[in-house]
Amino acid sequence: MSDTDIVRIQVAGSDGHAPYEVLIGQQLLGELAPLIGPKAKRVAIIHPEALEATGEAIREDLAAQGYEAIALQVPNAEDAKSAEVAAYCWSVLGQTGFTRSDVVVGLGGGSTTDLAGFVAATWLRGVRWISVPTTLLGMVDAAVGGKTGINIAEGKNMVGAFHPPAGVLADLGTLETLGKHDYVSGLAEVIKAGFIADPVILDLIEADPEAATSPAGPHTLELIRRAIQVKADVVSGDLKESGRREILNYGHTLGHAIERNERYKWRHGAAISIGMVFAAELGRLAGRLDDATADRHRAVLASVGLPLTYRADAWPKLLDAMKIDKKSRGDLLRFVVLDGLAKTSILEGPDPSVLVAAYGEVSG
Ligand SMILES: NC(=O)c1ccc[n+]([C@@H]2O[C@H](COP(=O)([O-])OP(=O)(O)OC[C@H]3O[C@@H](n4cnc5c(N)ncnc54)[C@H](O)[C@@H]3O)[C@@H](O)[C@H]2O)c1
Ligand SMILES: O=C(O)C(=O)C[C@@H](O)[C@H](O)[C@H](O)COP(=O)(O)O
Ligand SMILES: [Zn+2]
Repeated sequence: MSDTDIVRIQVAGSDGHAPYEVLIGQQLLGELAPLIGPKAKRVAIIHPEALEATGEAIREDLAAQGYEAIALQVPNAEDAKSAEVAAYCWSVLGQTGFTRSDVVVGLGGGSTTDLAGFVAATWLRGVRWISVPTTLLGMVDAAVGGKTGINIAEGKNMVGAFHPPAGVLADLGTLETLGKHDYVSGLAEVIKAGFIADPVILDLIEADPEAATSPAGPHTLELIRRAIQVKADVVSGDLKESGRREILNYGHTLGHAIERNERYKWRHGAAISIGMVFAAELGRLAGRLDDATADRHRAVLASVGLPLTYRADAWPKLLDAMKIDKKSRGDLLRFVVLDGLAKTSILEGPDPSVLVAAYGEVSG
């Protein structure tokens, strides 16, 4: 791939939402204005503290093209996904005179794009927004699919909306400043895509796990492209998670409970890594998943430096948190499990002893 090549992945429209494209490449800033379009007068670029310079550069570029552009800085990471920060953004939009033809740009990792998408979904009951992910996790997962939202003390992403972006610009150059810990966190969602739908992803990582932990690795583009394709295929058929989309939640039932227990100070990918080990053990104990595939979870996640275990004494709190997971129905706990590699299914209401036994494998 040369610096000017752009890979384009289509996401189908549904439920009255237009189709859109995910662009993967280098130096994609020039693609932003065409996506914003001529009808917008104002653009708000919502970005985290860590990307102040990039946010300002984009603001200047859009201002030079005639837009009334503002850079709206929010806290780093999960601290941005709060009702208070959303309310701050609404105030700024109000003071700026933001109308229904104006556009929000979410620049940053998944925390920022989840917040920016939620602000766009709720402002005037929904304005156009564009996602510009700058983390591996944002590119392969959060920026695509239109799930937007914020956290509350009671649970992760508990308040939100399905509001797809008008486009996604995944500029690989932005990954160069991302810390190793954050890059590796994103690999958890890449590995998830491997287990639920595209095992070639697992083969590529297992061939050289160390290389996979850096954006300079030989398979970076292919890993990103494959993971986005998995996500795009799934959300194209089920935007509002009435069926197949649930597979993207593999590892998230326990993972989100861990994030809540850590008061959202952990990186999402680290929690989801442990959640996938748990889901694999559930599948194995339910007699659905073979030993080799269950063991492969630990091997591949550990090979890139992701965590596999969590505190034994946390179980009662985690169980409580899982009860209000979005996949629960009434008192019924529901988990995405594997019946084999890339064969997902739902395990409903597992016996409490099976849950405890699976957690025993995670808590050592
Ligand atoms: N909406 C979805 O479908 C979806 C999917 C997966 C995850 N998520 C959400 O995504 C969030 C996690 O996102 P994340 O892993 O991208 O982390 P993040 O957004 O919290 O970012 C991690 C850190 O990296 C910084 N950062 C971002 N880009 C940078 C760059 N290019 N250089 C240097 N620093 C940079 C951020 O400021 C932050 O401090 C979670 O809240 C999770 O729930 C949403
Ligand atoms: O897009 C989806 O659907 C997912 O489940 C992707 C997950 O990786 C992501 O973390 C998502 O935000 C979780 O959604 P939630 O509905 O469980 O909050
Ligand atoms: Zn996730």
